[in-house]
Amino acid sequence: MLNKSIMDGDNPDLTEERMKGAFDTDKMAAVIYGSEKFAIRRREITESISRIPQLADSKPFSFMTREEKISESCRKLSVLSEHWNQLIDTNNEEEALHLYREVLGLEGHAFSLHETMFIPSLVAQANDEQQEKWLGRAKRREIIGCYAQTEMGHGTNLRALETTATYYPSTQEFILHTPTETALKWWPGALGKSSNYAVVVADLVIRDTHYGAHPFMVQLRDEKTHNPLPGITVGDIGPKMAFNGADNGFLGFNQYKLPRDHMLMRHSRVEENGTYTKPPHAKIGYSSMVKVRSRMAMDQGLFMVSALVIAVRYSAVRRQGFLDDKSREVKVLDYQTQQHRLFPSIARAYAFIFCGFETIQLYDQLLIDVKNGDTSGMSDLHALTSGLKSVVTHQTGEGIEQARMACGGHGYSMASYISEIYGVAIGGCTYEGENMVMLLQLARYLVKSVELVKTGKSKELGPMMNYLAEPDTQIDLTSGPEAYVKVFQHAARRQVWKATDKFHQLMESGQSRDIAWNNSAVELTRASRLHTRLYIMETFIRRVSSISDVSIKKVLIDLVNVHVNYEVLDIGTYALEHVSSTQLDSIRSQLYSSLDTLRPNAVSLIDSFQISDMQLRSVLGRRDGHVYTNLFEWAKASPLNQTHVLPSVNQYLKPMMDKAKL
Ligand SMILES: CCCCCCCC/C=C\CCCCCCCCCC(=O)SCCNC(=O)CCNC(=O)[C@H](O)C(C)(C)COP(=O)(O)OP(=O)(O)OC[C@H]1O[C@@H](n2cnc3c(N)ncnc32)[C@H](O)[C@@H]1OP(=O)(O)O
Ligand SMILES: Cc1cc2nc3c(=O)[nH]c(=O)nc-3n(C[C@H](O)[C@H](O)[C@H](O)COP(=O)(O)OP(=O)(O)OC[C@H]3O[C@@H](n4cnc5c(N)ncnc54)[C@H](O)[C@@H]3O)c2cc1C
Repeated sequence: MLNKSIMDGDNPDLTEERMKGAFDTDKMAAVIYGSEKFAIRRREITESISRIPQLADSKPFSFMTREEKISESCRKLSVLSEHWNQLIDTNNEEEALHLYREVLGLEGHAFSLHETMFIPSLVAQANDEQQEKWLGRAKRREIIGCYAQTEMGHGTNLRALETTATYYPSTQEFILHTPTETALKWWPGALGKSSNYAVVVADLVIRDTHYGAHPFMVQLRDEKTHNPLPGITVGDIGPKMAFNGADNGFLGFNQYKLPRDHMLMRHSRVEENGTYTKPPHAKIGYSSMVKVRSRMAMDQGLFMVSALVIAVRYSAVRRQGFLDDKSREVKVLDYQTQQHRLFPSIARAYAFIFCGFETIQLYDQLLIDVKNGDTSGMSDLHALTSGLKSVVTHQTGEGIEQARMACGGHGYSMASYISEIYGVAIGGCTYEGENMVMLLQLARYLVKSVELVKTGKSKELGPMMNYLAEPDTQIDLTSGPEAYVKVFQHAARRQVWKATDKFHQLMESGQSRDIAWNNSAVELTRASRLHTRLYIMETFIRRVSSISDVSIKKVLIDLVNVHVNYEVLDIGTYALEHVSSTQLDSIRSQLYSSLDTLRPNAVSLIDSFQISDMQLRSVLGRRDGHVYTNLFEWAKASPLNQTHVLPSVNQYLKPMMDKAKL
């Protein structure tokens, strides 16, 4: 069987689609998840979870209040704590994340930041002694931690953080203090009610000198009672657009004393007498953010996939209207507009995940290099991940919204669950650095690269930057996907140079550097986007070229074709400098024919992600495809339907109607 999702009793329309798939979905899963070994482990973990009934949702998530969601996830975490070692290799981060996604979904929980930022901060920022003291406890989940950096008044501009950590050599203590209301830590996930420890980022002050943002390990709550310790004000910031299973929190310090060895001292140090040793790279303390950004292409790709699993499966069973055959309505997936809405996003999701694997590996390598004293790769990875997080979060938001609309009215219902996926995913446009700000970080790097070329130092260009020094050449669009890469290179190069020139000209006209930068900022962000989209396209093509299995490679080449045609059309206004409008028309025709080619494999392409019904939490997107029965069952379970007459009817509507009758 090529598509491993085929099951007796499934909706025949979906079974028909699965039979049409021209490749083995297990083999595709191995490509998506980086190895056959991990793809198998994912399935084994999912299977083991299904044998533990206490890990199932006690009722549909969409009918739960916020308090119920938080309580439900804590209940499951306590069940999980009995099974960790039998379910996963606890040293394997990807296995742990898969387990979390399966059991707890995406709405957040008490450990949301523990695994993703608290432990990584200890790994990257704590010295050996400190790791000895805290890392084991954190990994065994004896303590729960979060990452408290953002303040009510400042998130982006870390240099303006107001929380102070002032060192006193006389007592060998830091005093943590929140001097104003705006200095309250605001937003950290799992801070409000769950965490008893936090890595707190505060401005280090020694003898009136401010050394800027540094990380500190801070106990927030009593380990026995879980009550906040004296000097600590902590709580939940209230409901959010989504991600309401998490208790994002606020935190204030009132002259809170912290022993000297609670500053994380792998890279910078404060000696007993107050002597400060600066880190080998000024931004080394930002590593936990780079870590999460390096994961975001993968995680956002998976958010988009979840929405696409729902929309593509639904589109294969939803029949509406007619094409040639007037005896039976067609599957809406047969409409070209539906394919145009969904297939380019499938291509992007694959591309994001392939990029994600690269950046996760780059971060892991950087961590090793930095431990060995080599910080030279930090700028490259910072620039790459800044651009990538911005582009993938934005495009993921677009893709999920298209998936929602592709499901018509049912997409708007919480039965689809797409609105929750959307709400959680687009949080990524903001967290880990607001997108525009991060695009401007990449732009700094691009401008510097152009300056290297201009001053004859092209040899010093970082990875992926050589194209900035190359001359424009004639493009032969019939020469395959590489020709489309050339179009992107032309467009990105032109925009990067144009934005840089503008910036330089404004400075030459007398504007200060900062004002000239601000007056060039829109053009600079455009340059960053084009550069990043070029990287995504190149990575996608490179990954697909490396595949040896013929049937897998064939369908992925079809997907690459959808991608390159769609992307070049999408940047049409930039491409027009290098591609004629007649050529754009021919790219359009190729896009339509590539959608048609991909159509028979659409369901198998999204089934290959092997996202379980439990993880998906969508009534509309379930593997069995029995959409209408499942939808009706779900609606009947609504709390509003547990009684025929609601108390509010008796209390308000009925007396009102009765009065009107008099
Ligand atoms: C996430 C994984 C989840 C997996 C779980 C799966 C289950 C899914 C379920 C739910 C998913 C939801 C998960 C929710 C997780 C939420 C996590 C969110 C956590 C946070 O948001 S933490 C807070 C993040 N905050 C930020 O990102 C702040 C952004 N601001 C900054 O980073 C900085 O202020 C700045 C970079 C914008 C500017 O810094 P500054 O010091 O002022 O520096 P500049 O003057 O601008 O630049 C000087 C120089 O330094 C270079 N530089 C800056 N940063 C770095 C760096 N990190 N590394 C290397 N170099 C750096 C910069 O380029 C300049 O260089 P130049 O002078 O040009 O050469
Ligand atoms: C779901 C979620 C989870 C979060 N989790 C955590 C967490 O665990 N820990 C934590 O510490 N924080 C967390 N945060 C906070 C998050 O990191 C910040 O909100 C984020 O970094 C953006 O900063 P800000 O809110 O200060 O936005 P602002 O910087 O105030 O952005 C507002 C606007 O100003 C613009 N702007 C700001 N500066 C510039 C500039 N220099 N140039 C051009 N435009 C600019 C932005 O582009 C944006 O349009 C979380 C946030 C969310 C939404």
